Amino acid sequence: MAANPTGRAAGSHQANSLIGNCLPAGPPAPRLGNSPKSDIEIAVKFISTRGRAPSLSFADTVLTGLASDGGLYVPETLPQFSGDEIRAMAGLDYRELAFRIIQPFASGDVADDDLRGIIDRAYSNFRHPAVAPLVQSGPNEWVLELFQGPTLAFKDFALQFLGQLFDHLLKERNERVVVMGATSGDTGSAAIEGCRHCDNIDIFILHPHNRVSEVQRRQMTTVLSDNVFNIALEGNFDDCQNMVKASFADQSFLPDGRRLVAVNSINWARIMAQIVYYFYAALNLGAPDRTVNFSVPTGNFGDIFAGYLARKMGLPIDQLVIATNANDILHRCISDNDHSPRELVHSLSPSMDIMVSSNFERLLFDLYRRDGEAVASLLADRSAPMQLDPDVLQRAREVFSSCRVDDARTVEVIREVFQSTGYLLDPHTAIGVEAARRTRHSAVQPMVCLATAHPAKFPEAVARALPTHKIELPPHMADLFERAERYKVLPNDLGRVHDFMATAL
Ligand SMILES: Cc1ncc(COP(=O)(O)O)c(C=O)c1O
Ligand SMILES: N[C@@H](CCOP(=O)(O)O)C(=O)O
Repeated sequence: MAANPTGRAAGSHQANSLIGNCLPAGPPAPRLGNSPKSDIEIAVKFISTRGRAPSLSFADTVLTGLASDGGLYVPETLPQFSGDEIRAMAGLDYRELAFRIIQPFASGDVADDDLRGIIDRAYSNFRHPAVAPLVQSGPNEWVLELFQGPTLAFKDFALQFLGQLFDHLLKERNERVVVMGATSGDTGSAAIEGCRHCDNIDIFILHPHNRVSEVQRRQMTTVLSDNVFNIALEGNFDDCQNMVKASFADQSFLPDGRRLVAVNSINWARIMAQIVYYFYAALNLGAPDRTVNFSVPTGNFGDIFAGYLARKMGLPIDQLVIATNANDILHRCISDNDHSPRELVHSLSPSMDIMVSSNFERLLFDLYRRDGEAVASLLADRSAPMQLDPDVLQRAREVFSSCRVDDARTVEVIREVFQSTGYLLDPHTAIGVEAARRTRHSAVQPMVCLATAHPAKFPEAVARALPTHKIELPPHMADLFERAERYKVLPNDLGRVHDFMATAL
């Protein structure tokens, strides 16, 4: 594999038409210039996917969880970039690009200088100078290494940023909040790492007991700061996520008028920060004069939804591949319009062991032409598995392909890629690579496979693929297995979790 330290890839650029005019009907979107501006006056408002909650400002959206109608917040308008504007971003470093992408969303509530500071601090402790380096993995196939942050997963991109943003907004408001999140393994440690130094935050993370890798658990439970609380729930990830959502709906268990803030990808800021690396990768591969496609290991649908938004903002993307493990509800939905829930299985890619994908609702809202009532009724009818209208499914298939990769094949892919190139994939990334190879439409357009985690987080899968291969944690985690742990095992019982939280606070 050709590692590319600058993150800029070589390749012949070919002209491609830009995806034009794909914004939903609505108020005009802010237009952007080629240089940073501080004078954009249109503050983006955020509305609920179920259409019945009040709209919020950027800051209020960041400091909340679900909308009061149970929906998820999305921007009322999306900033849009022309081909020339995207071309002018070529060569920007990651931080400057992040500023250009995020500023239009945040400008109503965060001054430009403050936003630059937040972004600089967020990406200052990534291990690679390119922040998100590209590595060539095959003919016109690239791996985008999103695991160079402190906790070795793509979650650091959004959660290092979100921790800094929380800190800024909460200090401004002089408010102390309770952050509550669910994790199948990676969000938890990234959220803790992002928030542990925030004076105005107590953070509670629920993970499924015995269902995350030992490295993942220790990354969370060895943080012994007074404001960090880990709960091992006797259930699966969906139980953890349900509990978090139920807690947002009734926060009366919290003492002293405190309120909950979300750290999962139900929080809009998580998605927003992830849009940046789609632009970064595509620009480095020749966009906007070249169409670039992405394969995304998918669980809660946050990461791939960020790619969908990048496309809507003007980035030329033809194909987004939803790569799932055996928990394949999203693959079945796209391929067969089968959205029936099945028993969650414990796989070698545990971070994607998810059946209820929160952000799919944001996609539905868009596909149903931003009709909140339609989304609310689609999701409210629990009598039968959800069925998408044929035209909606058709629109989804114009962008999304999907593929399911089971554990046996995941192990083979890790082995095959290592033996042919010397590059070690983590099991989630292996699923993305395999899905890309099985579904890609074009050999000419680059295919970028998002490498969502470092293989050292999943030694079990690596050992199955390569029994004699020794894999080491990076130096800052070398003593992880000697560190003391602290966490509380609790039954899958909302009242017990709330009692624990109220007592801890
Ligand atoms: C390593 C890894 N890959 C892929 C995913 C799936 O991402 P998303 O939930 O945004 O679909 C996750 C968890 O979210 C993850 O931790
Ligand atoms: N795979 C995630 C699950 C939570 O997803 P999120 O993106 O909504 O936080 C994890 O590793 O915890």
